[in-house]
Parts: sequence; structure tokens; C-alpha cells
Amino acid sequence: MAEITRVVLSGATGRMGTTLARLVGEDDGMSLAGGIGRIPEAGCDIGCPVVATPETAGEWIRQADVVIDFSSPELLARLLEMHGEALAGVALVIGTTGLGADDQRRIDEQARRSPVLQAANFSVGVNVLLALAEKAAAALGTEYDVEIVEAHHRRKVDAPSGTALALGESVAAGRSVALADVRVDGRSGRPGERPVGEVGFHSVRGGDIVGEHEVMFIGERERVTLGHVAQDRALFAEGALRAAKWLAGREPGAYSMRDVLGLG
Ligand SMILES: NC(=O)C1=CN([C@@H]2O[C@H](COP(=O)(O)OP(=O)(O)OC[C@H]3O[C@@H](n4cnc5c(N)ncnc54)[C@H](OP(=O)(O)O)[C@@H]3O)[C@@H](O)[C@H]2O)C=CC1
Ligand SMILES: O=C(O)C1=N[C@H](C(=O)O)C[C@H](O)C1
Repeated sequence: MAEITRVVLSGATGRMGTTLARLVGEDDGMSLAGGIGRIPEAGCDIGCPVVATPETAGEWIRQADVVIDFSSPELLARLLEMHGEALAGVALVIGTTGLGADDQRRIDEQARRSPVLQAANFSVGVNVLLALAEKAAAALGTEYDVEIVEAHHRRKVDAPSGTALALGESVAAGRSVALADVRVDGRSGRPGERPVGEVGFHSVRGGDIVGEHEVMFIGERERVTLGHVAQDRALFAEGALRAAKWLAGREPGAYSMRDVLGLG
């Protein structure tokens, strides 16, 4: 009989959590062990028991093959603090964005005990776009000004999006600079003339936009635009489940969608 991948969802009752629960339910190779989300009653709808805090999820985690987190920086931090040891050997797929330096440090520490795959965006298209942005930035150089524009639904709480920042990291890598040294979020007042090498970020929020990203390389007489439009968040959930199956059973370490997709 084929192996079943047992999944725990962190953020189970949210937009991504419920989409993931539906797709896991449709997949003969996966089963839901439990979920963490603030609305335990939602367990009936998503097809597995849900608890409101990670404290009581320890047993599920110990028995799981993979924990998939699309929640908030706060819940992810508590999960790692509370269950770092229970998670040893359990694969961890992280989609949560808006993380700070301390959150990232905790994730990197966990990657010494568990296989951890973190991605700001699980769509195949965006991961190809990240590679294209790096190539374009290297080829065009700083004669071309880079502006990154992203648009999301009105309920998104972090800005710029994780994907926009990942695109900025690609541009910075292509130019061999640190993003923190060239990043500018929006402009207002009299910021003065645009310095050479700056990477600008602009966030649009409204309605039900799933996720749109554009990287503009703006020269004196031409403009190169690379972009991606997500039309359905099942796109991200499918990518996360593909990553989960790929990751379960691997050695501890930090992995990326590049590894899953063989993008080098
Ligand atoms: N990497 C990728 O491809 C993608 C990443 N994302 C990211 O995933 C994250 C979640 O997105 P989305 O599903 O839209 O957000 P939602 O707000 O819809 O879902 C978040 C879920 O986490 C729960 N949660 C958050 N904080 C806590 C807490 N402290 N205790 C208990 N439960 C908590 C929420 O419960 P409650 O609703 O009750 O607050 C909810 O179930 C975001 O960071 C987003 O940017 C999103 C899409 C794709
Ligand atoms: O919050 C969202 O919805 C999304 N968040 C991710 C991000 O911050 O880049 C990925 C996707 O764009 C949807």
C-alpha cells in the first residue's frame, strides 16, 4: 500500500488553511491529523480537529510527517518555541510572510533539527520569475531603475508582500548588493532625485485581489517589465503540498522551492 503523508495545518481556519485542508482531503496520498486556528468549531468544515493554541497540538505534531504553516509570525513563533523538539525529524513547510529577524533566526535554528522549506510564494510561475529577475538585474545593471509593485486583497496584513521582498532579493543578488542597503518602501513628500541603484517597493491593497507582482526595469528609452498574476490561491496550496511531499523524510536543513522544482 502507498505511504500516506500525515499533515498538521498551522493556520488551519484561514484563507490558505481551508484551501489546503480541501486539497489534502481530495488527495489519496495525504491525511489531516489536526489543525491550529483560532476557530476550533471550524474543525467540522475542514475535516479534522482544530485547537486554538499550539499548546495542545503536541501529540499530533509528534505523529505527523509534515507541519504546514500559513498563519502569522506570532503563531509560527509560538509553534517553534513550544514544539521545536517535537518537530525534530518532522518536515516543516512555511508560507507565512511578514517575518522579522528574530522569527527568521528561530526558523534557521529549527532547520538544524528538521527539514524546513520556506517560500514567500509557492507558485511555479513566481519561482521562475525570481530566477528571471536575477538574470535581468545582472544583465541590465543600475542604468535601469528597478521598481517593484505588488497588489493584494484588503485583508492582507503585511507590506510589502513576501514575494515582492523575495523579488527584491533576486534583483539585489543580480547586482551583487545587499537589499537592505538599497530598499525604499514608497515615496512621499520631497524625497529628492532617485539615487542610482535604489529598489523601490509599492503596495496596492483592495477587494479580493489574490496576488499580483510586477518588477519594472526602467531605462532612459525603454522599460522591461516582468510580472505574475495569481488567479486562485489554490495555486499556492498546490505548490505547498508538492513541497510537503518532496520534503517529508529528508535530512534536516533549509530547503527552497528551487530545490523542489529543480531550478538550480
Ligand atoms: N507563501 C505563499 O505562497 C503564501 C503565503 N501566504 C501567507 O500565509 C499567511 C496566512 O495567509 P492567509 O491564509 O491569507 O491569512 P488568514 O488570516 O486567512 O489565516 C491565518 C490563519 O492563522 C490563524 N492564526 C493567526 N494567528 C494566530 C494565533 N496567534 N493563534 C491562533 N491562530 C492564529 C488565523 O486564525 P484567525 O482567523 O482566527 O485569526 C487563521 O486561521 C500570511 O502570512 C500570508 O502572507 C498566503 C498565501 C500564499
Ligand atoms: O497574503 C497573501 O494573500 C499572499 N501572500 C504571499 C506574499 O506575501 O507574497 C504570497 C501571495 O502573493 C499571496
